[in-house]
Amino acid sequence: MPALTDYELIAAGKVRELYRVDDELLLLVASDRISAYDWVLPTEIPDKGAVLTAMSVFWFEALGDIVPNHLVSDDDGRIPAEVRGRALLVRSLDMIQFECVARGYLTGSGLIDYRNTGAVCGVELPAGLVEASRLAEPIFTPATKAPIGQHDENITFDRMAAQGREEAEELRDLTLAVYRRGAEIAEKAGVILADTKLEFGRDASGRIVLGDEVLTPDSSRYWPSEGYEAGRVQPSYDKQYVRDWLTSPESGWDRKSDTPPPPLPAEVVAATRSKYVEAYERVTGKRF
Ligand SMILES: CCOC(=O)Cn1cc(-c2ncnc(N)c2C#N)cn1
Repeated sequence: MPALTDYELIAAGKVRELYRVDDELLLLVASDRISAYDWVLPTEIPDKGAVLTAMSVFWFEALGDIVPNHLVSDDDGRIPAEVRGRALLVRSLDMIQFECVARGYLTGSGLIDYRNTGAVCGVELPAGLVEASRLAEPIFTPATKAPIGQHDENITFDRMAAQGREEAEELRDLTLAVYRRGAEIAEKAGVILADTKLEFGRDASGRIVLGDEVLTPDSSRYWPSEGYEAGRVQPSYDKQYVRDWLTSPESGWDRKSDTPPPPLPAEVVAATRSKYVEAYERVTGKRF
């Protein structure tokens, strides 16, 4: 059984790492780290990596008729024991350097763009929309990847198409189809999938393949359906306990300061772990 140190680290995000296994295979590892307010918190959430990995496995399978994916195995001898359960053996792809985002609701950077221009990524929207408004139709709002620590830059479809219209159209159609399927399955589970960010690549035969993680609470906004109401910031299905505690007097943390957030209390950790497990069990219908 190999150790993680046998593999070369080729990419690292706030809560995930990517290693090279051989010239065809990579290892995508999800940690138990959690980020909030653009900080990686000092306290881990037990099983977060495993739950989100299991969610990606579920979604890859549920989306198999829409788009091929890079998953090779979630249970293979080449996956080191220390990350087993929170790592995926995936096919190495030639990644397409665009963040493919679909939005069914207006929030975050989309809402900011809408308030400034009446549009998101050049997609004109009707007047009078507010925080968390549901859009009549989901929209494709691509972005360019930003360097670590910066936010992605929303771009128009035409700007993306300048690098190849056919590819941009295929990525748009696939992204919207994945989002619609995800939102439909999530809705049946009492979860609103407000938006999601996908990454695609091309395999050796030139086929477009879905990479990265897919439809997880880290790559998507999950809101509880219960209590949904446009006009205010919706609670995050998975991160709200963390956000509330960090912004409460109890934490002693000032979000506007440049000081790192304090460790989380055990009860916030436990409640947050439960929300990840609950989201998995409701969406997949399987026990974690
Ligand atoms: C820290 C994690 O970083 C990323 O997931 C972004 N990223 C993905 C790749 C990638 N590259 C080739 N083949 C793939 N299958 C993948 C995937 N997934 C590179 N960076």
